[in-house]
Amino acid sequence: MAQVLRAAVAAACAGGLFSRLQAPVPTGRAFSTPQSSRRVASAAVWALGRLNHVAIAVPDLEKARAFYRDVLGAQVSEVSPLPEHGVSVVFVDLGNTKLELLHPLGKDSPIAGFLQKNKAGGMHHVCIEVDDINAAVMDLKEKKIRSLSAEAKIGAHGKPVIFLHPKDCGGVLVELEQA
Ligand SMILES: C[C@@H](C(=O)O)C(=O)SCCNC(=O)CCNC(=O)[C@H](O)C(C)(C)COP(=O)(O)OP(=O)(O)OC[C@H]1O[C@@H](n2cnc3c(N)ncnc32)[C@H](O)[C@@H]1OP(=O)(O)O
Repeated sequence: MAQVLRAAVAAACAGGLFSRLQAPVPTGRAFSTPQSSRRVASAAVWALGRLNHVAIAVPDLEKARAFYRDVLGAQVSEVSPLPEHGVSVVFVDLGNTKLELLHPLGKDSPIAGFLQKNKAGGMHHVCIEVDDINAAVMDLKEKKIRSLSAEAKIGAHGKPVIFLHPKDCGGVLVELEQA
């Protein structure tokens, strides 16, 4: 009997049963293949939050501000110049989210090209909150999504932000903002 038991244990070891049982359990969200579970286990964990704002590039900031305030009756902020981003902004309060009206500031504004192509203005980007912007950037880099700056910068709300290339995000420029 003992001999039979020893033979069964030896066969199980040779077949890799014990090593499979001892393998670490994947801890991430995606674990359909051993390869993806290894990647998720090493990736930083982060989550998307709410929509922070939708940004609209406009050729005339005062005119756009007056339109939202006087025609649509919205609450609008003062014009705020953000030289480090090459834009001036006005926020339109919509209760559940905001619009950010953008106008180029300085000769190297990142939105100058967009307004040259879209003379009447248009939707420029969406900004979505994340709970951990550094983890998000690391994870997205691993997934080959390009960030448009080496590091997060301080955005219009005094919080770190980073932009993702529109060609990697279904044609939409996406801004992530630390919640
Ligand atoms: C204050 C802060 C905050 O909210 O906290 C802000 O909003 S700052 C807001 C302003 N800052 C930013 O936008 C920073 C990130 N943006 C950038 O680095 C740039 O704007 C790029 C997105 C790389 C685009 O640069 P640029 O217009 O010089 O390049 P480009 O004309 O060669 O564009 C490359 C391709 O991307 C497309 N493309 C350009 N801008 C786009 C946009 N907003 N949405 C979707 N696609 C866009 C072009 O049509 C082109 O496609 P085709 O090749 O098919 O023609």
